[in-house]
Amino acid sequence: MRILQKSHGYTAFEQAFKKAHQSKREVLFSMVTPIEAMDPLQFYEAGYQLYQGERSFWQDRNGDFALVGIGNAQTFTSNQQDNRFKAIKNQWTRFLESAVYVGDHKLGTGPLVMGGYSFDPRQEAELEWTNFSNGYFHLPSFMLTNDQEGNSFLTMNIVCSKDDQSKKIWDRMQSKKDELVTSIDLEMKDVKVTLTTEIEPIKWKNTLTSVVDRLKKGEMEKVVLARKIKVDFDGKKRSDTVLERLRDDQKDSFIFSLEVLDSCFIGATPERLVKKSNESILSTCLAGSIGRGETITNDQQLGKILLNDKKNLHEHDLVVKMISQNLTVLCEEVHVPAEPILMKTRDIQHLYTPVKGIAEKGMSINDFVESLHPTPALGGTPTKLAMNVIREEERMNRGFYAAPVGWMDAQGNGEFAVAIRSGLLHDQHAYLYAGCGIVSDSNAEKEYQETLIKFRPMLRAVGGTMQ
Ligand SMILES: C=C(O[C@@H]1C=C(C(=O)O)C=C[C@H]1O)C(=O)O
Ligand SMILES: [Mg+2]
Repeated sequence: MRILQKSHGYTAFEQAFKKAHQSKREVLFSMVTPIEAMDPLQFYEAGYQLYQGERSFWQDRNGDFALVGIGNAQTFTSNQQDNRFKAIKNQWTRFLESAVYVGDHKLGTGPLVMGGYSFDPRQEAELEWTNFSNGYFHLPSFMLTNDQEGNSFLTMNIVCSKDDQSKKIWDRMQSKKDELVTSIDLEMKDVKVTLTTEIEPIKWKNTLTSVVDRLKKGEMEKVVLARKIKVDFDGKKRSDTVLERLRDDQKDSFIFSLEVLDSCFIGATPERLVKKSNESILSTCLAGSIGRGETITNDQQLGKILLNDKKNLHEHDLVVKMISQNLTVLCEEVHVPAEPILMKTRDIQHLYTPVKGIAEKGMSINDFVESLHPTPALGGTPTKLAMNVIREEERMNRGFYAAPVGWMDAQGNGEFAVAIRSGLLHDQHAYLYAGCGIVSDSNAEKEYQETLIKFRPMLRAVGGTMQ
């Protein structure tokens, strides 16, 4: 047993049940308990037997804040095209109205949902994405929180309905909790890669060239075009093994996974969309790329080239403009550095402008996500035109790739990343995605090479190989 503090949870739990009986509606019971420090991946793996298909993982860029959600106490989904952000927000706030909380609710503990939105609700669904809605969040039955100070907390969420028997449910949840926090060494059998296929790379380059022509004519300023690689395995690839690799290899990235039924969306992205902690807002402009050098000098040279490259600065600048403008509407103050700096990850370096703001009263993280997605880092400029071009020219469904993935709590705080360097595990396959910001002086072959670098983290993590 890892529970440090004996809680008085059961009395409060009975109250929640009474409330559900009396009000004849569902009541959320949410209890937070401090526990002994626990490795988030171990907790994730422990949830495999009991809750396969209902797990989610989040670790922030600093690597010191992690959330692991196990089990669906409740799901919040929307398939609306125009109103999905509000639909999710409304479901979530209405659901919280009757909640009963126990324990000290620190930021990142207690009732919070993990999930995200699809890139484009108007894109036609491809087979591999059918489990996912345009908005999908789960309130975990059990959630591990590791905070910046090295503390671990366990949140237990139970939805009480008027017909349930409280004692039975309580006992069942206690024994599941014990199972999850008890360390067991699970031997994971890994599967083998049988084939790695690039999907129509030549067609992609040709499309890119024709889009560059349209950009040259001034139809629009920037469009992000993405493509897909399919990796086949001789069995079902477990997200646990992929997360493990990503966590070891991609130190400066948000590591995430989101299981929906037998699919799992997973990745390691360096790009924050937005973080809200009370009134403080952080966002990231990330666009413009170059590879890493083999030596320190060479790496610095490449960095210098990127910082002075007109095409990449243009790609980047469009993102800064849009994010600053949109944040100004929701913030009392916005601070934008005048020049980008470099962000380096294992395989690539980017132009990076971190943006800070002070949120207006009453704004929630979800409002920020709605306003910012899609930024020109993943969509283009102007947004609507670029989205049309992506829909017509990409000939695939991005699903949750390049879309907002993260978490939000009951107070409207939370954090979302832009889910790039990511892929979908489905059946015996992994579908990996990578894209590039195309501007009028883009070159098809160069952009293709850029995608090859961007595929590397996920290819390495799933064990795929390219000729
Ligand atoms: C689209 C991706 O990345 C985006 C595109 C970039 C670029 O074209 O320079 C850089 C960072 C990201 O905003 C991706 O990794 O798939
Ligand atoms: Mg680029």
